[in-house]
Amino acid sequence: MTEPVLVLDGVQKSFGALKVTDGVSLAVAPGELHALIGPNGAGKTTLVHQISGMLRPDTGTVRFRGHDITTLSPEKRARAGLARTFQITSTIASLSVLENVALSVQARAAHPLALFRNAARDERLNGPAWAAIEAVGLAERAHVPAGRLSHGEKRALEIAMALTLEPAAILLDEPLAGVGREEGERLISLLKSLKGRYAMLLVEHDMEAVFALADKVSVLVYGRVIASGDPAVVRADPAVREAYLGEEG
Ligand SMILES: Nc1ncnc2c1ncn2[C@@H]1O[C@H](COP(=O)(O)OP(=O)(O)OP(=O)(O)O)[C@@H](O)[C@H]1O
Repeated sequence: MTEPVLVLDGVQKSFGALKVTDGVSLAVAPGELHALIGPNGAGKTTLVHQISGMLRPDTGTVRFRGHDITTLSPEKRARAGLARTFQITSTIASLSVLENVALSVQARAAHPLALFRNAARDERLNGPAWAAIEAVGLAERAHVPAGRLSHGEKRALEIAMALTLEPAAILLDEPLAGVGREEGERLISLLKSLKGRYAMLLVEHDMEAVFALADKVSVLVYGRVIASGDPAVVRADPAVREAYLGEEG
């Protein structure tokens, strides 16, 4: 059996008296797209923060590629190949798509700061940057300033920046939020194209997207995983329907 790339075991976090994640255990296999769904306030973002290192669990462990990373900083986790889009990777609006991605290649490679200004002209950075830009379908927009991209293109750029980490796993926190239908479909196709190559943990409210994409779905309600497994089985689970999917109609 293939070892999971990411394993949470009994991850718990309280804010005051409120147990926001209450002993969460789950595993993400290499190349698997694992969706984490649940009602507003269920603790999804708090859980993602604990995986990315922005928050430390009160108890429980986070293991990545066989190592306990529970106390590692977000930067060390990113360098170890655990990428997170949207909150950590911030784009610079005045720089082009290529320059932004080249800078994230540079940050990973930890080249001397002197190269900063010419990041997009440095071949060592340029090659991997183009590969990431092509992988997300932004090649024709490579020289457009990031600030002029549409919402969906910005999300694709952030995914390109995550890919420069050569990640084993990518955490995606609501990539479709605020994105229109057509662009949403393009992002769904992009995520589909990455399936199998990267383990992905996807937090998403768009159920159509979740069930189109996920290999596995876990449902978080009041900080606890109430169901986890095959999407069709989870979708049919009466407890899930009552706690969550029922409210979608
Ligand atoms: N730093 C904090 N201090 C106190 N309470 C917090 C903090 N962060 C989150 N919470 C509370 O924890 C609960 C879970 O929040 P969280 O954002 O993790 O849920 P979520 O499932 O991501 O919700 P949504 O789907 O609306 O984004 C909420 O009641 C929230 O108010």
